[in-house]
Amino acid sequence: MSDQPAAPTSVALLPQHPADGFTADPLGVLQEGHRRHGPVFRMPVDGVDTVLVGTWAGLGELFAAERGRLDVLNTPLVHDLFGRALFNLTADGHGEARRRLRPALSGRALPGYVPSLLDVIGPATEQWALHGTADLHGQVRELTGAMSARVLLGITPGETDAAQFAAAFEEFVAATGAPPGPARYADRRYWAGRSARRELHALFARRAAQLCGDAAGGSALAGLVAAFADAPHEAGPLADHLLALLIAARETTASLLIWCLVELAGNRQDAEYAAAEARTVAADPDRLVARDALPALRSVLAETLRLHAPNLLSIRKAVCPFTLAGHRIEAGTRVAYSPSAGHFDPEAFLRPGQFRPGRFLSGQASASRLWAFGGGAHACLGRPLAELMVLAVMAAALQRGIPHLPAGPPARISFRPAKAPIDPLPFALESLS
Ligand code: HEM
Repeated sequence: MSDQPAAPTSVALLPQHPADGFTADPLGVLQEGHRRHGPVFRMPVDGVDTVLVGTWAGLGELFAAERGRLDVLNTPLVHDLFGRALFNLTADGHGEARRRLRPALSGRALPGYVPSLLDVIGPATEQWALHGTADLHGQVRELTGAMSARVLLGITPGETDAAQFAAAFEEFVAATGAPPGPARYADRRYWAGRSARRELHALFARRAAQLCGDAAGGSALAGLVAAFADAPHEAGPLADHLLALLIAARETTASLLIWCLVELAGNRQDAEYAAAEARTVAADPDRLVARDALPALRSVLAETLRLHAPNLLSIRKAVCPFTLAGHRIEAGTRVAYSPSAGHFDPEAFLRPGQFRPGRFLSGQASASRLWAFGGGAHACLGRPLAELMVLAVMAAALQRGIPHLPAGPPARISFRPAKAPIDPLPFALESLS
């Protein structure tokens, strides 16, 4: 035996896994691929040959190797619509933009957002308690949009800008469904989206100009405007970043919220523990941002992230050759990772298919083993805010009743853009008394 590390094998020699059944059960196919072949294998994704990376070890190695070797693979459509938004930037510009965005989305900024979030959440959860809803997904997406508009732009639900923002943002989101390549120019949604983008940029500029001190109290906008006032050109314009934040927050946060509520509906005892904690939030809302507070609610959040990570795949392109798990990846190779392909590893999570939030309370499992927010150079910047929004909605809902699904859990699920029920999902809050 030699002490020399083995020479990397070419990517062409990577084990090839069949993509059969990927649309209906993508996670099952990815898990089976990793079970058979280890952290790295090849598989066509959307008809394109792709190197799939998963498992705890595989993702750790990927994120360590990423900087300077892998770029986010965004289509010409995404570049047109999002301009120089964070996920379209590379190298120093990307790092600079992250440094400037982060403070307003985390840490000491968060307590300032709690009252405004609770103002937005109250009427929606009250409605669920009084009348229920026939379409939880639709309502949660609307609520997520309203929370993001409130925190990121300072727009309150009743004001004139709320309707204008919602309409323009819908047009913009619709444009992301246009063909990714040259055929986009023949698609009406593309041109409507470009026009919505201009309208949204004008709205952002107007909101920013109206700020005096933190006039839009309880919003990140003042902090973001200050952070980008002297930003170098390479950091990209704040208007592009704001649209990126709004889009990144939308389907993902709504997805996590839906699955938290679905799991609470199916696990009565966990819901009752969490409800007892939720009542303490009514007296002291700052518990929502205290790291060590609300262990039961936080364990429900962690277990839901484990079982229902919103994002299925994140895609990169190698910009130079490098070695990953003993394989040489050539420049130009498409590489994708699944945040949750390691979430079902029985060595890290005993009985991985079961909803058992207690595993995070007893120290049997650690939330640091979850990759639902990605990792490495492009790790989610909105994680603290997303967790705050989801905890706040869960707490407000549980103060009013125990989640109930009159027609049972979702039967059909789609996995992209984020994991969500396909059919309308009736939902209600049942009074505890
Ligand atoms: C439950 C909710 C969320 C989940 C599961 C989630 C997940 C993720 C993941 C997996 C990535 C990495 C993508 C990649 O590797 O290409 C990411 C990136 C990102 N997320 Fe989130 N996200 C959530 C909510 C949010 C929110 C609320 C915001 C903003 C307010 C946000 C802003 C971003 C941004 C800006 C990036 C790109 C970072 C970069 O390219 O440097 N996310 N998110």
